[in-house]
Amino acid sequence: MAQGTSTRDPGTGEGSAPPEEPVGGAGTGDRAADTAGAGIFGRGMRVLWVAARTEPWIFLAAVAGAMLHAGVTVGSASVLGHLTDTTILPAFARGSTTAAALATAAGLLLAVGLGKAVGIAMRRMLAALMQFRMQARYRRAVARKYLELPLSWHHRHPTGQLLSNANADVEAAWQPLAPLPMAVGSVFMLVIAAVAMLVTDPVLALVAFVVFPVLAAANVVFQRRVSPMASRAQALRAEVSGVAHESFDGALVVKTLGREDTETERFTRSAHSLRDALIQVGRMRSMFDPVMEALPNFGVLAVLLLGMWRLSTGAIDPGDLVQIAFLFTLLALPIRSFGWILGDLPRSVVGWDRVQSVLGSGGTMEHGDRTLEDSPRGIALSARGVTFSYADSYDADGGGRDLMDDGETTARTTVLNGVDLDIAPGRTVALVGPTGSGKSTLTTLLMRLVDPDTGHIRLDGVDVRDLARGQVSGHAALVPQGTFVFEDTVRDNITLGADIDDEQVWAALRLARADGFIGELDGGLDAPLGEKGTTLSGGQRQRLALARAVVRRPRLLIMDDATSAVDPQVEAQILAGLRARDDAATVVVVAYRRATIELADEVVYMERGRVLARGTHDELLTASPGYTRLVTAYERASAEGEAEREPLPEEPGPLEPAPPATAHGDHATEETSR
Ligand SMILES: Nc1ncnc2c1ncn2[C@@H]1O[C@H](COP(=O)(O)OP(=O)(O)OP(=O)(O)O)[C@@H](O)[C@H]1O
Repeated sequence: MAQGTSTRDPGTGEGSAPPEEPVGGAGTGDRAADTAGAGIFGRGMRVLWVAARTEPWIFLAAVAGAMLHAGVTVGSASVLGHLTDTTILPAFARGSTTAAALATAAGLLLAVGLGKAVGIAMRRMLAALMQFRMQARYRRAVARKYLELPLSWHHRHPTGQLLSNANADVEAAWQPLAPLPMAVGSVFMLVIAAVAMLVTDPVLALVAFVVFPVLAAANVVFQRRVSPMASRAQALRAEVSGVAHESFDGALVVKTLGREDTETERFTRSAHSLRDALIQVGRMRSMFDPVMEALPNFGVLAVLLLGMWRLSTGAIDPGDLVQIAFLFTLLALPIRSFGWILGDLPRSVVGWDRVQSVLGSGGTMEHGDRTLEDSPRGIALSARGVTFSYADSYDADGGGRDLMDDGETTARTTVLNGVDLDIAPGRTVALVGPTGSGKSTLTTLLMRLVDPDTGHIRLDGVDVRDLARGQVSGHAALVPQGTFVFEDTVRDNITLGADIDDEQVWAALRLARADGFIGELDGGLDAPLGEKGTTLSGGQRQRLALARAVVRRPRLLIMDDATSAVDPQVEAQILAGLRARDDAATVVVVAYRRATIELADEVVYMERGRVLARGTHDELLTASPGYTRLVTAYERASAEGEAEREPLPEEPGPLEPAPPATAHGDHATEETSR
């Protein structure tokens, strides 16, 4: 979405922020230790509590369904016991029964069945509703936060991690919500079942008090053992898709450099690790499941053996025995729901922490309330004493820790060092400098994608930090180095959903010299463009991106090497067209071709994050040896037909001596030049 950020207001996300509550009060620094420690249960419960508080009615209704099911289940055992005594045994004794007795039995069983069905349906549907609503709410919140966070934050977080925060982590955080109402209902069921058993026969009830705690303990042991294995499998799943994504994305590099076998091997290694981890989980489960199935049956056996003795002594009747034995078989499954929740809790807490580390990330840009004039003339642009540095930290492992926000000292590399710049409305200025001199960085500051460490950027005299949200993107547009094309039609790629009529779209395409090839596409503006615009050439994609920017009639247009793949003559026509408009925008163009540079009213020459000189192209040729060297090299490269700029001069070692303080002197004297 790099492209989109230049034209879309990032602040227009839907809905309101979810109630984000720090869980466990643990700072991000001790999160890992905390997650591994015994506090997991408490922290997990607090995560679930957030869900219960966010969706209280759905949660209560789901629990009500679970309790209905629990009550009816225990009741069904009593019904069975009652029918044994009143219908079944008398029928065996007499050899026949009455229609009325059968109808009563059928009616009772039907009522019990219906009650259970309603309880299960309520519990399951509402649990799923709650789980998916929470997932959607947090996905939206994470996605909105991504758009609010400044580019500097995105620089430190890989795309794969952002995807996993919005998908896998959100899902993991709310996974235990599915069995939660059942577990709450199970507690209720256990209590009333215990009471029912105690009332029926305290001696047989003793068997339950031995068997069910053993069942619960076995569950906990199993979940403790399988949980790290499942987490590992989850991490390996992410790794497999990461490797696959990289190989497919870099298919061209892989194929052209003959790396197919190596890549296949890399993928195979990951896939095998995932297979082994999943088999390990399966093996564990295959040992545990029979135990969990068998334990209640041993309980039933014990009840029957003990029950026969109790029957023979006349302490209970057959109905009591049937009731207790039946309860045993019914309780086994609900008890397992505790195990499911316990098993999901560690992943849930980790997922929640990672989601919270995004939602709690600092550095969200503050906006003022000033607005820019809705004038057709270009914007007056100024930069004063602008310095900017990139943080050296990179959260590559997706651990969710935000070093900058932890208050840790993070090393930074300064790339802009006291930049001063003034551009009058409607002027076209070429930004020229060796690779790595900070040109692209400066363009991101002019668009307020990041804020300077010190100094000010002003548009029409207003500090960009004082402007209301959406003002910069509403009046200025950046066409970045990398062109992004959405998998959509030509029209939607240009309007990006804004209300812009076809006439304006064609006018923008004409200005970007893209009307010719778009007109030839089958469907014209309705023609679908493949993923990342693979159906277009590089130069065509760049012209489409330019049309997307100019269709909004920005008062400031910044082109960062945006026409590098366009034929020089077409590029010259585009720039001439932009300057010829009645409402000529202010244009800043990062330029690498002499032809482009010569079209500009003025050239700003940068080296090592500083503006070293400015003036017309001819003035700089005499005033700045560095500029002359660079432009001569560009010229030589283009004469030799080299498309790449790699062999061109890099940043020089020591700064070249400042040019004389003439009309095109260094930045300290540039004000006198204006
Ligand atoms: N996201 C980033 N994180 C850290 N350092 C960065 C980042 N982006 C750029 N840099 C560094 O900042 C310096 C300036 O980069 P920038 O892209 O602004 O230069 P440039 O003049 O536009 O170069 P080019 O002509 O090659 O596009 C370079 O040394 C680069 O390594």
